[in-house]
Amino acid sequence: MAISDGETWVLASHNAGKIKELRDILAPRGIALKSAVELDLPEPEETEPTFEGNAALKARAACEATGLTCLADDSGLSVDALDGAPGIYSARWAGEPRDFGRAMQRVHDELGEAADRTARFVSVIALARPDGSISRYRGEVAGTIIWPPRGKGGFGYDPVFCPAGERRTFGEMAPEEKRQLSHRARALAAMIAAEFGS
Ligand SMILES: O=P(O)(O)OP(=O)(O)OP(=O)(O)OC[C@H]1O[C@@H](n2cnc3c(O)ncnc32)[C@H](O)[C@@H]1O
Ligand SMILES: [Mg+2]
Repeated sequence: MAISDGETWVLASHNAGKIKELRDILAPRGIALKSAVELDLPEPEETEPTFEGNAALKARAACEATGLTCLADDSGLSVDALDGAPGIYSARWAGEPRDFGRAMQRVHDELGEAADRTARFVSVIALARPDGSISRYRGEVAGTIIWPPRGKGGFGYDPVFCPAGERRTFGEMAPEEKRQLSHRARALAAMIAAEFGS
């Protein structure tokens, strides 16, 4: 069921993979997303120490710039044996320009011979409204880190993350399969349930 026909929100993200995943989930609910890339919005510096803080910072900055309802996602890979790293630094581990081959290699190198390969992806979705209110929703998916990377689908760390109960990495799954399991889909489901009651 459409939650809102023809409503357009701004998606405060410059990550093409995220933008596609969020659009694929929200389009059938009647929400169209205009991305920060299309609107030529600046990419704010992510200065907060938590996913919640950075998601709110990105959503608020876009809301102040546009006066529209804005959605942001702050997400990352949290590896248990690395005390949760790279966590909020997941994008920064890829360097500039971003190279996730390098970021995945760093996860592998830092894990070394560690017996515990468990990890989780975390997504916090923030929704900032023009009246100044803000809501945040968290989604997580548990899994394990594998090596070498497998699959060309998805983005970021997907080729080294195997969700619990699956033999394939997110990189080996079709978009609709990742969408059944992902942290981002779970955060959005929480948002839809709270905001629209369905
Ligand atoms: O801040 P925006 O503009 O939205 O884009 P970003 O890529 O910088 O996004 P984040 O600051 O939230 O950093 C999250 C990083 O974590 C990784 N990540 C998040 N979700 C992922 C997913 O579903 N699959 C693989 N990697 C993911 C990916 O490398 C992202 O760049
Ligand atoms: Mg970012």
